Amino acid sequence: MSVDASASPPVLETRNLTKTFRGFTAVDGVDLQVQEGHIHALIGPNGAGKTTVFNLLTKFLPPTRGEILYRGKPITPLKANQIARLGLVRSFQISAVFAHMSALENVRVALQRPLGTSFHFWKSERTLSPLNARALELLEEVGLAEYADTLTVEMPYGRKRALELATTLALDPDVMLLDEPTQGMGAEDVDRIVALIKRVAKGRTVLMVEHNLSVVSRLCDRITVLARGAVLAEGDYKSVSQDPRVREAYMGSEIGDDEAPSERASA
Ligand SMILES: Nc1ncnc2c1ncn2[C@@H]1O[C@H](COP(=O)(O)OP(=O)(O)OP(=O)(O)O)[C@@H](O)[C@H]1O
Repeated sequence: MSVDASASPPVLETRNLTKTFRGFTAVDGVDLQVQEGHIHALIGPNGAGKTTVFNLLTKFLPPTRGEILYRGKPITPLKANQIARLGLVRSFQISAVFAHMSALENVRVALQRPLGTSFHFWKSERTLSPLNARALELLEEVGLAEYADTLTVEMPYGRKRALELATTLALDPDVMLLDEPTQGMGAEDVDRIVALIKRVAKGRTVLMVEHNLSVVSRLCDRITVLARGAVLAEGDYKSVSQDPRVREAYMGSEIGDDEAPSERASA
């Protein structure tokens, strides 16, 4: 039986999403629709509200007003672990504690991350070893097999970010929420992460906050541009980067420059 894709609701949707901090409106009535299978970027100049929207979607912050829907169902009151159980998973930076574990151990911990209420961190090696095979598979998926036994703290920065993707994939997400996956990377690492996101996004939906417009132009099907907490424009890279309002908001940066962004992106 064929399914009419246009009839299905967006995978992730916000309606009038609003967040105020002591009277200051950081996110102002945002209506966002993320379609199934898309890599969708949230971009905007500094202070536009990207991180706040991301934190609202991932349940790190409660909204002041508005609704969040997952596959048409309201998830506004749910907690982070509850939405993770539904398949909506945020990537996590490897914390200081986890930095002193090997790459394999990190993925193994992720594989038994708390999706329910009981979570026993200190499990015996015997209990954990069946997870090794799956953990290694995930490391292979992100190109880190050779780092399996390396302490995370000793891994190069770009590889650490790839490890974060592996720990996210461990939860078998339907929708991956990525917070600036290429932040602070050199060109070589950026290229590797772009290829990696492309690969792991197959059969999934990705929403990412990203500053690097070249990354956005190479990866994303749809882009939402935020400015001063509100949606300024939405569309594919070509249309948003040519939008005069976006160019004005980005004045002095890649999009705002006179040079065509597509030329810049491929440079
Ligand atoms: N906890 C908070 N309390 C008060 N104001 C906040 C808080 N978090 C964010 N803001 C303000 O809300 C606005 C949006 O911030 P946000 O970090 O979401 O923007 P952003 O688009 O992610 O910016 P950047 O690209 O610089 O990270 C900013 O003016 C910021 O100062």
